[in-house]
Amino acid sequence: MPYYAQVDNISLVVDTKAFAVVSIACKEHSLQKCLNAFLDQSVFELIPELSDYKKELSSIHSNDYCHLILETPICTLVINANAVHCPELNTPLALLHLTVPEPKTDCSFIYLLSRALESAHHGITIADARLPDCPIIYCNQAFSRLTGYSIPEILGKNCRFLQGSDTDQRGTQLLRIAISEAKECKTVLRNYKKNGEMFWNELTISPVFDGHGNITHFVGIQYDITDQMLVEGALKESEKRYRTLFETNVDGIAYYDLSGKCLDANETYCSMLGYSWEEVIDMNSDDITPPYWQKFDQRIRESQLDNILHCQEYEKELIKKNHTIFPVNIRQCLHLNQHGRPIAFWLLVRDISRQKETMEKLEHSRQLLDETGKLAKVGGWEMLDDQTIFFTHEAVKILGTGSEQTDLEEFRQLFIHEQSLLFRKSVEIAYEAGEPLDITLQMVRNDPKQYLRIQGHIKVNEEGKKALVGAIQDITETKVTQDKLLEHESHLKYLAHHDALTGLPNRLLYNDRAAHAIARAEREGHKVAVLLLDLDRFKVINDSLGHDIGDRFLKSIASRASMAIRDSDTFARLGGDEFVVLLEGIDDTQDVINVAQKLQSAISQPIQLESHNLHSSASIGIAMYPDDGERIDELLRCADAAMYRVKAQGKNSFQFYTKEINNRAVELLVLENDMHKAIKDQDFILYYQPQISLKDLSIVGVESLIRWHHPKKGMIPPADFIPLAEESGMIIEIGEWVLMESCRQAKEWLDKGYHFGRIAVNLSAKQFHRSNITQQVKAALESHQLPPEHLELEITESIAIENIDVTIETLKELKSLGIHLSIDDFGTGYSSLSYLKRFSIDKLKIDKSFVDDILIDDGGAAIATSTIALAHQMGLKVIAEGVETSDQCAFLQSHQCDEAQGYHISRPLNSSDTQTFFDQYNKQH
Ligand SMILES: Nc1nc2c(ncn2[C@@H]2O[C@@H]3COP(=O)(O)O[C@H]4[C@@H](O)[C@H](n5cnc6c(=O)[nH]c(N)nc65)O[C@@H]4COP(=O)(O)O[C@H]3[C@H]2O)c(=O)[nH]1
Repeated sequence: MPYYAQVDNISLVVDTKAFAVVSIACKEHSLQKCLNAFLDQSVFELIPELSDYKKELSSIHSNDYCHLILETPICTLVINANAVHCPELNTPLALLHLTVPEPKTDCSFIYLLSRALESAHHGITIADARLPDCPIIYCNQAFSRLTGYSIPEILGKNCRFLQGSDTDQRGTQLLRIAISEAKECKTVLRNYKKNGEMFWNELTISPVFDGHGNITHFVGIQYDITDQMLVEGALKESEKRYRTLFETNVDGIAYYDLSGKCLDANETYCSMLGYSWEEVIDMNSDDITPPYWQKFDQRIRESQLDNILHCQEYEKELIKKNHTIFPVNIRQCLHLNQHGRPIAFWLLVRDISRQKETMEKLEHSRQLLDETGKLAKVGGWEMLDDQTIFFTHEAVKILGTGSEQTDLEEFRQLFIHEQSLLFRKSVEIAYEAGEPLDITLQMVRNDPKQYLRIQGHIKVNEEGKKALVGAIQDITETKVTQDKLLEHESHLKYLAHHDALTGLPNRLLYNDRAAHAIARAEREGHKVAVLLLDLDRFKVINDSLGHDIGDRFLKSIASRASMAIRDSDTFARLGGDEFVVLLEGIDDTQDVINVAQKLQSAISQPIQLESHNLHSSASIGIAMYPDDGERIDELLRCADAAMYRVKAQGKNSFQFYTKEINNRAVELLVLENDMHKAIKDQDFILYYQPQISLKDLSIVGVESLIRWHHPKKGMIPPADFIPLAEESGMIIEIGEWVLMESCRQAKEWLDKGYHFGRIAVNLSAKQFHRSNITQQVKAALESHQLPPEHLELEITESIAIENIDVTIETLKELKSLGIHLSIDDFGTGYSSLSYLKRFSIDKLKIDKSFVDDILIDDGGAAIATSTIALAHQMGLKVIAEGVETSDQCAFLQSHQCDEAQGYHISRPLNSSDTQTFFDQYNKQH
């Protein structure tokens, strides 16, 4: 197909609806013919490059002008198009005038220029200054790409079409002036692409003049510098930001070169040193560094440079302009150039004078706290929210853990298990209820035991977090002392409330318990029983075998009796051999009887102490609350009266308090009064019981036995008033009278010619030990002129054994008077042979209880016979008392008992009857 481009200056009229070539006009007639062959063909078949301009071509109206430069593979085609009207065809037509400016060849300069323009990255436009509004008549592809518009959209327009409402008026003004003055101008404008996107357009326009100097065109070179603008903007922003940071930083910032010269510094740095910026600049770092820090400074710099350490932090001192030295914290960073080579140092300098001062004060306070803590042995601790615990030095020392930090669980392990649980609970309470913590804990290690007092309270810090803060104190010493004191106190309390010998409650504790028991019984409607217990033969055991045995005996009795009662009952020792049992919650008297029987059975069991087989029994008096009394003392008194009744009735029994007993007690009281009167009124008389020799049956003596001839009650036997007289001390007076009267009577009988041997007088314990008995005896003998060999004093075994050394002395003195001495009731005590030997006695009197038994059991006979043998071995005589039968008399006779006394021979007789007895007996024998 012949190519249109081979011809020049061709005009094509194109139907803009169908784009069919309507007519072709060509200057060269030779060509016209052949070109006519293309009539009615599509213009795009002839010039394919025109396809891009299809829209523009179809919209060309009259007076519209369109200028196109099309690059074809063969040539550059310049097309000027305008609208024409053809009335015959009645269709819009476009007149396309095609020219080929220059044949397209490789070496064509125009071609090269056009190639350069098209391959340029800058947008290039040419505007025709001769046409109105200076339309763009050329733009390259780069401009099309830059703006997003197609070339046909661009051509014919003024460059203003890229502007927006916010395009800088100053820039456009510059442009307008340059255009009006036909000058070159370079500016940057805010332009908009076809899609509305803004871009920064760096625009350079240059005017083109014709040969007459008239301006014909403007060439515009445009470049999108948006990215560059953004980077620059960001850079500026960053610079500004950092500058602000630099200028307004609270820390000093300085920039030093590698030689130590200051290149820049901020306001803070300058004022920190007291210099102006101008003074600081060019100053060397050594100028503001004390000499003793300069080497250090040097080393830091060198090590940073050698090792390319980007940043280093250290503390040093600086000198102010006013020469004061102050501490600073410095963060020194290397500034590297783009090749990574150090070129300077950045210094971030902070004045830490205050901080140091605070730290020093804190350290001082801490040291003070440590010192006082050490003195007071008080450590500090703090537990944070996460249960981490911190300790002071002293606390670490106290705990002995060696660590200043631990956690709650680990800390708890230091204490014994139950207490560690208690501690955790206390911590929880402190956190939850805000209650202060104060607890004493014993540490796990036991040797020696260690006790800590841990106190703490909740503290809330500025962030609202809770911490438990407090003190740890080693209170081992205090605790041990306290424990000892408590122990001591409780021991004292125990001693004050318990009997030292038996460990039983004493009277004080008994009174306390009795008061409680009475109060409880009153509330609950029960009864209380008070059992007063007296050991029947304790005195004898104690006196004869000594206090040691006596004490051991009491202990044994106490432990046995304790076992006979319930734990809830009280068994107390009131003193001596007197005990009391308090039974609570009693509803039935039978229960009390059961207890009394159990007690008696327990006590009556023989007790083996060393070689002694000891027997005892108890006399028990019982009083009941509320029947017999409502007060403690009242009840005890009643029990005591009942107990005396038991004693009076033969011991080893129990007795409930009754009205009659009370009457009896009253009676005894009256009796005691009467006794005083009886001495004055001479209501006492003596009876005499004869004693005979079992060898020749001759009378060898009489025993004086007192009787009370009461004006109202008649004859009262000694058993009814002697114990009372002993108790009240009146026995001394009575005994003195008996001694005198006996001597008087004896002398009278002697004077009357009666050979009765000796008159035997009973001495009571009090009379023997508490009065000057030797003087009394001497006085009685002398006052009645009785030869001493006619007087015999009977002292019981228990009297003799009591205070044995004194007894021996007293007996010696008495003996030296020339009188006879005998031991009464022999066998009932526990006299040891060695004692007997030391006593200056003449005779032993076998007690009636043994005489009673001599024919009944072997034991009684054995005691009697061995007493006789023993006495004879020691050169003593033996008399048996209470001999009631001839068989007893015969037995004693056959066992060489020296003398006898008893109803079998004679009952005690008054003075005149005694005389009659002498007369009759002497006649019979
Ligand atoms: N069942 C029975 N009894 C017999 C028999 N033979 C003598 N007796 C009683 O046994 C007691 C013997 O006196 P005792 O052992 O010294 O025991 C005396 C003595 O310890 C004391 N006593 C009597 N008179 C005095 C006195 O003047 N001074 C002192 N301190 N005590 C005296 O009173 C105790 C009792 O004296 P008594 O009632 O006079 O009782 C007397 C006497 O009456 C007998 O065969 N069968």
